Amino acid sequence: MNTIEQDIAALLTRVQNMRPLVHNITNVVVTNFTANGLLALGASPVMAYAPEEVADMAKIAGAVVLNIGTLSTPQVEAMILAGKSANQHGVPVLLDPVGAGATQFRTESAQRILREVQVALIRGNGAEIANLVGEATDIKGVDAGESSAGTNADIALLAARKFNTVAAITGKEDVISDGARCLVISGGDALLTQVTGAGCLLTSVLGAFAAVEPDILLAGTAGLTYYGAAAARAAERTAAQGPGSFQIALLDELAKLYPHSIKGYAAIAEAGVKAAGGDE
Ligand SMILES: Nc1ncnc2c1ncn2[C@@H]1O[C@H](COP(=O)(O)OP(=O)(O)OP(=O)(O)O)[C@@H](O)[C@H]1O
Ligand SMILES: Cc1ncsc1CCO
Ligand SMILES: [Mg+2]
Repeated sequence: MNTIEQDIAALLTRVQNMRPLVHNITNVVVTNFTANGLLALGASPVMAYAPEEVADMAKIAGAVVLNIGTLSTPQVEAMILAGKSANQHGVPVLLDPVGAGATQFRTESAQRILREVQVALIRGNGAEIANLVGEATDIKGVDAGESSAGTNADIALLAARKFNTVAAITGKEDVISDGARCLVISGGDALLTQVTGAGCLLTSVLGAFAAVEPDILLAGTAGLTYYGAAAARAAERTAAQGPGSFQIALLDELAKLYPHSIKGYAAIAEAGVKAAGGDE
């Protein structure tokens, strides 16, 4: 194994040993799947939404995950309360800007969270992140169309710089950037697009890794790589049967992950990116 593979292997072990508490304020579609996926990975999920308690829950969590999939104004207010509390207590905050670009309310809510909360990592599909940085891309509902890893690498770099965060864009290949470097992760399977919330669960999985590692680019890379490997392994077992079996197999494979699970199932490479932003 090369160095980055050793580094991410250590993080998987840390998640499994430390069982970090991940506080999710997420959407009604994916709540149960997200909790089960975090449990399978070895993390400890909690969903807490009430404005009366979100600040208290955020401060005892290892990470806070904000997901705007079925947002309302009161819920966005609760997300900001949780996010600010997390910021004050050194707890990393992750944002999944579900459907940003599809409606003005979603775009503006995601941008408001990014203004009022220091977000450690944002993860979305290509259209969501492009819309947030003002590179309008077609989006229908909450699913993106296909876009290339090359383009996504440039947009991730731009998003990371604009929002002073780590930005991950997922799709056939995933890219992740801290505004300086950009990595491309291959793995996963197209069946992931047939399971609603595969992206939402992934953002919470990234939260579990961010809870155990302050280098968020490394934590994010670890989460993307192990999730991609679990999905590829699940697809290998269940592809002929369809999305229902695959969803269950994904939970099983998340529970079976060990440091070498990525071998032959997921890979990490450095991306060549354009000098977007003009400060290099
Ligand atoms: N064509 C594909 N082939 C392989 N893996 C894919 C493909 N499309 C997406 N994925 C994987 O699916 C997972 C979710 O990414 P995706 O970009 O579909 O999220 P999303 O659009 O936010 O999903 P959702 O809104 O359903 O939660 C990631 O692990 C990604 O790598
Ligand atoms: C289908 C759907 N609608 C709002 S959130 C969600 C889950 C996938 O993001
Ligand atoms: Mg999504």
